Amino acid sequence: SVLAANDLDVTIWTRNAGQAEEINTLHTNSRYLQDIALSPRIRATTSIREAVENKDAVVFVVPSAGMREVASQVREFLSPDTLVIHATKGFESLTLKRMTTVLAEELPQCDPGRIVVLSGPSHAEEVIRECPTTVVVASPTIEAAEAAQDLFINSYFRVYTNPDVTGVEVGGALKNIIALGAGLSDGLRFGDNAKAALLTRGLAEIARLGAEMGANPMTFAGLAGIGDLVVTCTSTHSRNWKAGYLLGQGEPLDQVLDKMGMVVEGVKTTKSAYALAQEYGVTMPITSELHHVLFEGKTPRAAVEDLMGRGRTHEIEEVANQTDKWIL
Ligand SMILES: NC(=O)C1=CN([C@@H]2O[C@H](COP(=O)(O)OP(=O)(O)OC[C@H]3O[C@@H](n4cnc5c(N)ncnc54)[C@H](O)[C@@H]3O)[C@@H](O)[C@H]2O)C=CC1
Ligand SMILES: O=C(CO)COP(=O)(O)O
Repeated sequence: SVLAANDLDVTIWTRNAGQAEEINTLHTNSRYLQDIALSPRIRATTSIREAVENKDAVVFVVPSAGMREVASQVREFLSPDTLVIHATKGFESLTLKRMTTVLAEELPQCDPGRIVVLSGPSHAEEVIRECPTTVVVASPTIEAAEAAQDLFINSYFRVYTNPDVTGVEVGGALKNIIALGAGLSDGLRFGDNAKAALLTRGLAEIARLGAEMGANPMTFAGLAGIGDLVVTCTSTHSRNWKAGYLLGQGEPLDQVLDKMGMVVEGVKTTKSAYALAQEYGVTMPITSELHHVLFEGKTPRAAVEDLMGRGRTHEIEEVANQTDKWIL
């Protein structure tokens, strides 16, 4: 819709013929966006070839679990000049790879310097209503980042650029874990102090893992870090927050995911981040406790008790270890 508002013709690929028909004839997508009129510039098709062939840019927004499969299906239809953009927030479960890596592997004819990630605090339900929204695009080359910025930027959708692809992807993926935790905390009626603690200490562990993976820690102070963390942990639009809330109210994970009916990326990402933390030797207490709750049967209350009862520690390890910062 943002692209259509910018006078661009957009073709959406869907696997659902009824949904394509509805978008093309009624200009609505009632399953996802009730009472919203879509631009007639948006056409839908069930042919992946029609969706991507001879297009200036292709935007991937499938859940992370489907990224490699979908990228492999479009491979033969993309040219080396296509600008490839994705807005998916997660890692590939099996390999722990980031989405731009998966895209580069599956689209070998495309210049990896022209693969872009778009991320930041941007609930679809608000973007479609043209609520003021800010996002960030990251790519190895400034040309590609600025090309994506040019496509999307308008009066209600402000796009910043950042060269830190790793940081933007890691921030966008890991905030969903903390949002699950914030929802859990709200489901347990733990209040605002607990949620602020989760956001702040959550950001600390996101930045710790991100830095080890090669990100610029400053990226986590930006839209793909604190920005998306705030929106996902505090908005009732968030599927991750909502799933956490239901878990906090005592519903089992399977039942919660059935009820959601939409992707809850944070569940798979908790598993991936737990493995990445071990691979990089990084301490991630909130992620670890969520892993115990989601996959090992620990109760949310026991997880919170263990988080609060951890050994004493410093707020900022790097600063605390500089002895000249203390009066000894
Ligand atoms: N909804 C939002 O506000 C935002 C979502 N995102 C990210 O976008 C990605 C997609 O999220 P949503 O669209 O919200 O999820 P959704 O669950 O609402 O929709 C996902 C769509 O992808 C389709 N799909 C799933 N697996 C597929 C596969 N293997 N091949 C083809 N199609 C497949 C589903 O049928 C469904 O139509 C996620 O990574 C999410 O984190 C990012 C920013 C905002
Ligand atoms: O990433 C999002 C907003 O920026 C969407 O979050 P949820 O997947 O939790 O709805």
